[in-house]
Amino acid sequence: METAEELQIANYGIGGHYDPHFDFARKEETKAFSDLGTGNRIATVLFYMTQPEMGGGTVFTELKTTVMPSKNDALFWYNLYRSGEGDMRTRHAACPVLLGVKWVSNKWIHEAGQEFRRPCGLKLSTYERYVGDLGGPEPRYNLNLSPY
Ligand SMILES: O=C(O)CCC(=O)C(=O)O
Ligand SMILES: [Fe+2]
Repeated sequence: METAEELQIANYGIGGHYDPHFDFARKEETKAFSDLGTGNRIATVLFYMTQPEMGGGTVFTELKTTVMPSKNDALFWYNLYRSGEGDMRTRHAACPVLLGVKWVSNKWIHEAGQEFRRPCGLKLSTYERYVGDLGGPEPRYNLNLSPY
């Protein structure tokens, strides 16, 4: 995966959290990854290296979905639509750890090099649903709205 960033490792102690954010660079942040020259972050892989005893979920604020860390599991999602437009449904945060410790690592995959694996699409109907194409409602035409 030549265009992925270096693995990022994070450790959260009690109360450790990460405020809601997007992993992709928004239009106003065009310079964010320009030095890399590999485009925006098309996808995120989040590896859960430990399982805290309480708390520490990854919450998708727009989807109203929380994934609880489970050791040795990984969570994958696309940050961008096939058009390259940022998918606002991917807004997420790390909830505070209440008991135990949480270790995660992330691999951020960039657009360059994925052209044949995930070709761009110009029509909304060719947009994938959230996290690949696993079922669930079609995205709404207003890309900023959660389909749920
Ligand atoms: O720790 C988590 O659950 C999420 C981490 C995250 O969103 C990030 O590192 O970008
Ligand atoms: Fe993130």
